[in-house]
Order: sequence, then structure tokens, then C-alpha cells
Amino acid sequence: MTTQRSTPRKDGQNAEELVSETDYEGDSPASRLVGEDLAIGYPTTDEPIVECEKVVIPEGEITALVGPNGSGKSTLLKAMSNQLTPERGNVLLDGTDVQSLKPKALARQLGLLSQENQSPASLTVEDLAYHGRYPHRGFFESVTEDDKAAVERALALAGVNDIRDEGVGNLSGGQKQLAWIAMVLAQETDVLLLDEPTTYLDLHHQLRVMEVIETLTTERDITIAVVLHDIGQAARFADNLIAMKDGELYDWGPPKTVVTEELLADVFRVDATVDNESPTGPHISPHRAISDDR
Ligand SMILES: Nc1ncnc2c1ncn2[C@@H]1O[C@H](COP(=O)(O)OP(=O)(O)OP(=O)(O)O)[C@@H](O)[C@H]1O
Repeated sequence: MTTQRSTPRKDGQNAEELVSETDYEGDSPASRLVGEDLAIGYPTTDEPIVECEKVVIPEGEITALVGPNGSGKSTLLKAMSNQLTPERGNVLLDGTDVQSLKPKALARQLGLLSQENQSPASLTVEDLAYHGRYPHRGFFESVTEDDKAAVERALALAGVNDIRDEGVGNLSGGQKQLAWIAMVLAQETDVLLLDEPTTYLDLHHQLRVMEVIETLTTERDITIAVVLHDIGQAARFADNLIAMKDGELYDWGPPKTVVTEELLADVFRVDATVDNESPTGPHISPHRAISDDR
């Protein structure tokens, strides 16, 4: 994999030019979380899995990371949340390198819903939500009124009040997902990185989670980066899309400019029609998977 690669777009621009053009001057939101010159790999991989010159998560907006399986979305999110140390480059949260922050200090500012959640089966949904409060408490400090209020807000927002006393281990996949969402919401950070929060959820709950995310940005100015597999939902809810392909940033920008028939073919290997006049954002009608030998 080459470094500093720029993926050509059909209008002759490339993704890096696009990012620097939209450097959030003037009325545009500030860049809350920025990755610069990143090369990200795992201890067992010889080559970096993800490389990108610049990735920007703007303040108070929803940025959706989209791309096919294995394109590097989770890997990028892990580096942006300091779960994985990049081989090269830096991730800056409000200008401070995330690696220089103590874990609790970072966790007071940035919450991560990862795909690799595990908890003791006996932990209840409410216990899990209280676990989200750990960055706000000293080691020997007991639960405060603030903690209780934050947990109640999170349980209500995630819609898990009715199962708050259930053991997480006994829940369905979708209920578990909502319980983990309650935990990260209870952390009450103003930056949230969510890796596939709608996995396992039925359509009603997928939309509810997306609506909660939307409310967090519009009413509380929370900054959100979210990995989504449903590009239609990403186009409907996100202010910005980051489209990834083969560990690189293929394109970046508002859904109307990113979601094109060309992107769906090149990145997602799907023949589709895109209606850009739809009031809820680009509407995608998928027709068929493009066969691997084409
Ligand atoms: N812990 C790991 N160790 C080594 N390689 C890994 C590890 N986790 C992921 N990878 C590799 O990194 C590549 C990108 O994976 P990643 O999970 O970031 O992609 P993704 O876009 O999030 O995929 P998906 O949509 O399937 O969740 C894959 O080839 C995967 O095999």
C-alpha cells in the first residue's frame, strides 16, 4: 500500500484536496478530531491496514464512515479513539495528541462504542450504564447524584428502561447493542465514536438509534463519528460521509456529493441508481451486485 495516495474523483479533484478545501473556515464547524498523516496497522500485520493524509471529524455534526467489509473503518475508528496506536501520524482532539492524554481524561471527552464489547453475563443493563460513569469518578468515590441522573438519561435515550434489571448475558443481540449504547451515552462525552451501533437492531430500533444520534448533534452539539453499513441511512442522517476503500479514504464530503452511482459501483460493487433530488438526502435504489470478474 502506498502512502499519501490521492484517489481520483470523476471531477478531477482528489479526496485530500477536498479535505483541505473544506478546512472549516468562516461559518463552518471547527475540526474537533483530526487524524494527520496516518498509517495504522496491528502488531500482527506487516503493512499498514489504513493510510490517510488527513481525516477530519467536525464539531457538532454526524460523520458517517462507510465502505465495504474490510475497508478499514473500524481500524480508523480505533486509532481515532486511541485504542490502537498508529505506526505513523497523530490524532488530535481539540489540538491535543490523544496519546498524551491519560485514559480517564480522554474518556471524559471521547466515548467509544466498539464492536468488541464483552461484559460479565451477570451484569445488569443498569450496572453497565453505571460502568459508563467510571471516567467521572475517583477510584474510591461512590455514585453521585450526577451519575444517577446521567444513567437515567442514558437508559431513557437508549430505550432500555424496561430491561434495566436484566442480565446483559441474557439479552438478544439487539437488546445487548442498546445496553452498550446506554453505557456509552452515560459517559456523557461531547465526542462519540460509534462502530456499527445499528448492528443486530430491527428497522424500528435502527431508526430510533439514528434519531438519538441526530438529537445529540442538533440539541447538544455532540460530535459524532459513526460506522454504518447502510449507506442509505448514512446518506439520510449524516452531515458528512467518509467513504473508505482498501484502507484508504476514497472520498469525503456531504452525502449529496459523495453518494454517486460511480461510488456505489467503484467502492461498494453495486449497480444502483441515485436520486439526488430526494428531500431526505440521496436516495439509493440498488439493482444488483457487480460480479467480481467485471
Ligand atoms: N486485530 C486485528 N489484527 C490483524 N488484522 C486485523 C485486526 N482487525 C482487523 N484486521 C484487518 O484489518 C482489515 C480492516 O478491518 P476493519 O475491521 O478495520 O474493516 P471494516 O471496514 O471495519 O470491516 P467490517 O465492515 O467488516 O466491520 C481487515 O483486512 C482485517 O482482517
